[in-house]
Amino acid sequence: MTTETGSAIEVRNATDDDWPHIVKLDSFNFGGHIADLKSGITRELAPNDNVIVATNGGQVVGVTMHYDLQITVPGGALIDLPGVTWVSVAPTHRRRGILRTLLTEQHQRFLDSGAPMSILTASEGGIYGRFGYGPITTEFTHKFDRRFAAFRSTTVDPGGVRLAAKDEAEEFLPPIYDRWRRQRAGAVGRPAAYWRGVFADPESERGGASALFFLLHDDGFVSYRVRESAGSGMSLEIVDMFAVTPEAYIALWRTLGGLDLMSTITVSESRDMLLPYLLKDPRLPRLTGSHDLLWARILDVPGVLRARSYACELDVTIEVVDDFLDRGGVFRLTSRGNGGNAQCVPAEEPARLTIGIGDLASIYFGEHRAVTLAQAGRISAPEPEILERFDHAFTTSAAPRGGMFF
Ligand SMILES: CC(=O)SCCNC(=O)CCNC(=O)[C@H](O)C(C)(C)COP(=O)(O)OP(=O)(O)OC[C@H]1O[C@@H](n2cnc3c(N)ncnc32)[C@H](O)[C@@H]1OP(=O)(O)O
Repeated sequence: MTTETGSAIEVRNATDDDWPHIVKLDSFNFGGHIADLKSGITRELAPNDNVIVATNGGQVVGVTMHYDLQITVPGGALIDLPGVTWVSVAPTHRRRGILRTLLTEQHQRFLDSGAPMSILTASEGGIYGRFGYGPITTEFTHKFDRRFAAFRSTTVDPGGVRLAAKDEAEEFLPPIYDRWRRQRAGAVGRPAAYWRGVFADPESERGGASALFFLLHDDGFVSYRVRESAGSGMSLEIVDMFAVTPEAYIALWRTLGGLDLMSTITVSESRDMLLPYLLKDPRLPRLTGSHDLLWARILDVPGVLRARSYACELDVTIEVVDDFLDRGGVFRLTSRGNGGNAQCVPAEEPARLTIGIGDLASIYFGEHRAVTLAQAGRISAPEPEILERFDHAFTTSAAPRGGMFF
């Protein structure tokens, strides 16, 4: 491609020499100076073969890269997949199609490698739908005054929580997280290099709050920061909270509730957060915001649809529309429900339901509902009973949760 001034844009793999320019580009675009620690970890997670740059006159003006990750799908199957990240185009070269060129090249490589799906965390909600991505997990942020939090008599007090120093946290958090993410749809495995960044806990990532504190249970953990503000005392900001069992979750909240000198607690969780059900006043944790965490793009429709389990029996022919990569088509999806193996094959017969490939990703993990998308005019299914069964089949008992921002 060429720029408006006629000079050529070259798209190629990154080299070691490109990295200082990539770091500079992303620092400007994301509005923060990227520390050596973070760029070092990024380079480890994204070797040069995973990094595509766009250059103009020898200067890096655009970049996209991916980490090799793994996600859990409903039913517990694990899918290896690329996680797109550090996407950036120079403000001097915007809206000339450089992002589209980079993503076209990158996703063609994903297809060539046989990747069934790709994921990302989006800086803005308006960018990635056109590339076939849909949001798949949501984080709900709640805030409450710990001093008014009283547990119900039905809330057990299992104990078993210890106050952990960093070296203990380094040993125990990654395996507990790994057990958690294998049982939660939408959860992404955290590579060792990612954990190194967590425990390095550089001051630049603390936003003016304390270094991390850790509470540890055999089946769960919390990491949090404390922020002191004049007049309102100390507030506690939970960074990570993952529990493999409800007992561990409750034990951790019992301990957090016992931190007498903390005033407010802020926490982000999935839609099915248990905390309000533990408290005498369920209204206390007030929703202060929500945001999508992960977005997914399906690359192999039948492969991905076969990989998950479904809530009920299903036999439906669907049309999937993919304007970006042309991976759609008509497919027959059958499942006996109850975790049984699903089948999905290209079909000749007319489709009973039509859905965009990004919306298919959104309902796939159970966060968004087919009925809602149909009401919004994004799914066409003229026969109500077909839509109803399709919707029910994709529901999941637990809300999906991403677990990793990248
Ligand atoms: C996974 C991640 O890393 S998320 C991080 C994404 N990066 C950032 O937010 C950093 C700051 N922003 C940027 O670097 C750039 O503005 C980018 C990467 C978002 C866009 O780069 P550009 O080269 O200007 O995009 P390009 O010209 O190829 O546009 C491609 C399409 O996306 C659209 N688009 C581009 N930016 C945006 C935006 N911010 N919001 C909505 N649509 C957008 C364009 O209109 C165009 O649409 P069309 O092809 O359907 O007509």
